[in-house]
Order: sequence, then C-alpha cells, then structure tokens
Amino acid sequence: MGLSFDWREWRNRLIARPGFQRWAADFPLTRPIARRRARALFDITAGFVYSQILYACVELELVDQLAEGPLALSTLAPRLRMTEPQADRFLRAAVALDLLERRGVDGEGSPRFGLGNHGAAMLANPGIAAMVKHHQMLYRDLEDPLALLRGEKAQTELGRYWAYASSLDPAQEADASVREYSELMSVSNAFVAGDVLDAYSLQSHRCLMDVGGGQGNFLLAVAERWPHLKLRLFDLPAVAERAQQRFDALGLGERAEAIGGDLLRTPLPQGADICSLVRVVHDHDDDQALQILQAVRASLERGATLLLAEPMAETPGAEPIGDAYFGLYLLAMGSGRPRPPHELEAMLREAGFGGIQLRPTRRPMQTRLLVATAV
Ligand SMILES: CC(C)=CCC/C(C)=C/CC/C(C)=C/C=C/C(C)=C/C=C/C=C(C)/C=C/C=C(C)/C=C/C=C(C)/C=C/CC(C)(C)O
Ligand SMILES: C[S@@+](CC[C@H](N)C(=O)[O-])C[C@H]1O[C@@H](n2cnc3c(N)ncnc32)[C@H](O)[C@@H]1O
Repeated sequence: MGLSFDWREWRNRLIARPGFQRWAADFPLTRPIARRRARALFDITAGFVYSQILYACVELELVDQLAEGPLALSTLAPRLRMTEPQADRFLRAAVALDLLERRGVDGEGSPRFGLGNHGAAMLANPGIAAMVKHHQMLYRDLEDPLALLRGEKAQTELGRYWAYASSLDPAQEADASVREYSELMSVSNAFVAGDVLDAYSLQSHRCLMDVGGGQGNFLLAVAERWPHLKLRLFDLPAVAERAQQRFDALGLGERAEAIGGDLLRTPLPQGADICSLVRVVHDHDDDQALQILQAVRASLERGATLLLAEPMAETPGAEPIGDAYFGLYLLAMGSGRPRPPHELEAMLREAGFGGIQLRPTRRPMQTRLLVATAV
C-alpha cells in the first residue's frame, strides 16, 4: 500500500542531493562517513587502474625483488626497464595502493622502496600472482560487459581456457589445455585446502574421494595431516593422470589412487566414506550441478559424508567476491554461478543429503564449507 514508509528511499533521495553531499562532507559528525562513501565509490570507479598497477608489479616480479629488503629508485629503474621518472611514477602508484612503502633515501639521495602491507602478504600467497596474471583474459572478456551479461559473446577467452566448461565432451580435452588450468588450480588450492581441513576433522574417516580433485593438491594436504586415510581422486582422464604421476612421485603408492572419467557420465567409484567437492559445483549450471551431487550421492553408502567447499554468494563481508567477482568470472567462463549456502542446501537435499551444516571457515571470502550426510 502507498502508506508504507521505505526509509531507504528517503535516504537515497537525501544522498542524491548535491546540497546534502556538500553539507555531509562539511559537518564534523558526518564528514568521516561522507569521505568513506565517496572514497568507496571512487575505488569502484578506478578498480581497473588499481588492478593494472598490481599487474605491472606482478609482471615485473617486484614483490620478489623486494623480498629481501628495500631498494633504491636508481637500482630499480634499470631493472624495470624504465627511466627514473617513469619508475618513480609507477612506484608511487604502488605505494599509494600499499603494495610498496617508501623507506627513506640511500647514500646518494635516491628514494628507497620496500614492500608495503599488501606486498608482504603476497609473499605468503604465490597463488595471488598467478591469479593476477590470468586476469588479463578475464578483463578482455569484460571489455564489453553488456555483451557478456546479455550472452551475446559467442566465445570467451576464459571459456577456451577452462576447456571443460565449454566442451560438450570434457573427457576429450587435450592434455595441453588441462595442463594450464590444472597448474593454476594447484597454486590457488593453497587458498582453500588448509582452511577446509582446519574446519573439519577427518579423524573418524577411512577413505576420502576428492571429486574434481585436479592435480591432487587438496589430497596431498589431507595425506600430510591424516596419515591413516586412504585417498582417491576423480577427475577428467588427462587431469587424473597428472595427479597419479604426482602421487607416485611422492611415494604415496597404495594410499592414493587417481581415477579418470567424466563425472557427468562415468559412475563414480564406490567405497569412500567421505567425498569432497572443492571448487567444483560452482563451475556448473544448475542441472549439471545437481547431476554431480546425485552422482556423488550414488557412490556413497547411507551415513557417509560430503564436504562441499567453494566461495559462495551472499557471504557476509565478502559479497563483492562471491556475487560480483565470481558471478562475472563464471559468466565469462561460460558455465556455473556462485550460489548462496541456502540454495546449495536445497540442491543437496534434492540429491539425497541431509544433516547439512555450514561450518565456519577461516577466510569465508576464499571458501565456505557445507558438510552433509548421505540419507
Ligand atoms: C605486527 C604488526 C605491528 C601488525 C600486524 C597487523 C596485522 C594483524 C596484520 C594482518 C596481516 C595479515 C595476516 C594479512 C593477510 C593478508 C592476506 C591473507 C591476504 C590474502 C589475499 C588473497 C587474495 C588477494 C586472493 C585472491 C584470490 C583470487 C583472485 C582467486 C581467484 C580464484 C579463481 C579465479 C578460481 C577459479 C576456479 C573456478 C574456475 C571458478 O572454479
Ligand atoms: C576449479 S577446478 C578445482 C580443482 C580442485 N578441486 C581445486 O580446488 O583446486 C575444477 C576441477 O573439476 C574438474 N572437472 C570439471 N568437469 C569435470 C567432469 N565433467 N568430470 C570430471 N572432472 C571434471 C576439472 O578438470 C578441474 O580439475
């Protein structure tokens, strides 16, 4: 009814007035809020510029170069193949983004630069640099975001890159195409594996099957932490072969077996009392995602456990990561979508799982974890 009062409409009318904006930016009590909001909108406006500065740092391996300590502009400029004024502009930009920090001057008066907070954090997460590099493909796909959103792009770079997402027969993917994405998944698995294992104990389990397990990074982390567990990996044949080679090279022998197949067509092997789907379900559209959950359910005895770990939509405090970043990333990839936990829960029920719990993880922006029981 017309009588209901929507305070957000009232707020928006206020914020949309130039006079209110000026007043709020001047009034001492509202000034910090007005500045913060203006800065936040500016940051969205300039996001691509910031990303490209980060990309330049990654491409120039600047973080590694400064890992041992600060260097002077006069040393850095020739290494970056820039004149000193060019390098100064670039390094100042990186300082402004807290990737680097100014550290006084050297004996000759040349300004010195060291790692800032974000630069130092990148040292501990080599996966970030790999992600930043491959974002160039994403940005090309996003060059015309409306065409992408309207489904008017016949082919995308990310679709070609993630071959299984755009292929009618994923099992036929060539070794070269799976090698590249599998390497990227391996480095970025570090964002996820430890957090999942810290959120769920595998003590009481006997055999874990990691479905869509890539080159086996998650299982290798499991192997180290839970030496009693038997390990199985299921992935496309070309990927499973790579995983098996790693298991063999690491002497996991009898303990770990990689099985090749298409999880939409090949029945999954029976016998595991716990299955994991790590960053797999969000790659698939609803019908296939349900099919995957049903295939996993069919491989499990009643009472067995499923771990479903991936970044999710509507994650409090990480909405831009789930809904904006992964929402458009998966669109560019050509299939899948980030789902909120309640939608995944409904799909899990439909596939024959119950007792579903959302377990807290250390960094929900990277991965959340649903634990379910086969019923
Ligand atoms: C000691 C003193 C004085 C103060 C200390 C103050 C203090 C407590 C500081 C905290 C420092 C700290 C712990 C910082 C930590 C920073 C961290 C952990 C930063 C992590 C950043 C992670 C990033 C940027 C991750 C990016 C990941 C991306 C982009 C992942 C993309 C994944 C993709 C595309 C996956 C694709 C798979 C598919 C195809 C969708 O299935
Ligand atoms: C995003 S990667 C995640 C890999 C790994 N779980 C991780 O988190 O690092 C998705 C994995 O699912 C596998 N996959 C996708 N479609 C598949 C299918 N139809 N059958 C078997 N594996 C598939 C891919 O080959 C890939 O290794």
